[in-house]
Amino acid sequence: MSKEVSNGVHHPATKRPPMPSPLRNSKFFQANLRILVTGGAGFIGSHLVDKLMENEKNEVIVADNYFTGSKDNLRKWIGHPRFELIRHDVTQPLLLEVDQIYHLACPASPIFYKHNPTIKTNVIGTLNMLGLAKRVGARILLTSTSEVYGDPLEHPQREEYWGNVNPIGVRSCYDEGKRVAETLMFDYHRQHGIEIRIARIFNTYGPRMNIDDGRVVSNFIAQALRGEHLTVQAPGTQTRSFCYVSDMVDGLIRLMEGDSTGPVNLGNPGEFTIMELAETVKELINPAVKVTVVENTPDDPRQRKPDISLAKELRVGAQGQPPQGPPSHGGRLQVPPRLPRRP
Ligand SMILES: O=c1ccn([C@@H]2O[C@H](COP(=O)(O)OP(=O)(O)O[C@H]3OC[C@@H](O)[C@H](O)[C@H]3O)[C@@H](O)[C@H]2O)c(=O)[nH]1
Repeated sequence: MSKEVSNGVHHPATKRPPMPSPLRNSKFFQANLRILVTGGAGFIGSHLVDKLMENEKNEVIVADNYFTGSKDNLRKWIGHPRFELIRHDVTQPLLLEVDQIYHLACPASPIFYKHNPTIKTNVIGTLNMLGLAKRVGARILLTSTSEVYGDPLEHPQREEYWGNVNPIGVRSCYDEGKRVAETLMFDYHRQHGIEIRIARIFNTYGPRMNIDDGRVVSNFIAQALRGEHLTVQAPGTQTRSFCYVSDMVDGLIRLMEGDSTGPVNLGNPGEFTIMELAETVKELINPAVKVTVVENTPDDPRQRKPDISLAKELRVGAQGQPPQGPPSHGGRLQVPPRLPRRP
């Protein structure tokens, strides 16, 4: 049976993992690892593709429907012999031969998923990718989210916490969708022996966020650059923790390569109020702009900060040694707990 560890809790698989295609071991078949990245044209996905493509033993296939992602994010790889790009919506089955699947596809910005609810993407998309993993014996990693904790009653959030989620709220297509996706992953693991990995991603920022993405870091920066008011949604005392995208990508790859199924929190434990973030962006970019408190929706989580002890222990987070290649940012998954201030 599978030797994977699930957060110290036993989730025995009833079957051995499906066998990869015998062609993989054929002497005429190249030994490259073939990796599918769903949502690979998006913000985190495209950075993940960049990192995977650095390894000459990897072949990368991206499937994306470009609802929030963009071909532009992958421009440098188009035409590369180890790279393939497919316009595909994961709510439809996908037939490929791959060894690993990074399943990221899902709009992650609240304004996008409230406009076009993501429950089908999360449920049917994950089911389709699990079907693919089962057929070809691939290992599959799901990017779940800190939103599975809802408006948390425990702080910081540990993986053992089951969350406080409104099943009929405007965010439920995303948070409940990801919760069902996690359920499907564990059902396929226990029933079919699929090798699964689950990352719970906390707020992440960095280059290639859409300028009109609606998420707070890109919003404030764009507003400050345009000389507009920084719109702090009420009350402004709600907190978030922000992780730089390259650190997130390192964590995802280490989790995929390791032995733990997860779920594992990936993020930066440094915590800000949104008002503090606005003041910092204002000070760094445009001290002349005003900070205005605007209306908010009732289900906006009031506090969020990951407990990353498990990531550290499993060496997918801070202080861990990467399984391959040199660590970026000194091997730490964290960035400093406060954004740098002007001298
Ligand atoms: O212009 C803005 C945008 C957002 N905000 C506030 O900033 C906080 C963060 O909002 P974001 O939209 O960036 O992100 P959220 O934390 O609400 O959701 C995110 O959670 C983690 C990921 O899985 C997803 O990227 C996303 O769902 C919220 O409290 C929101 O009300 C503002 O005050 N002003």
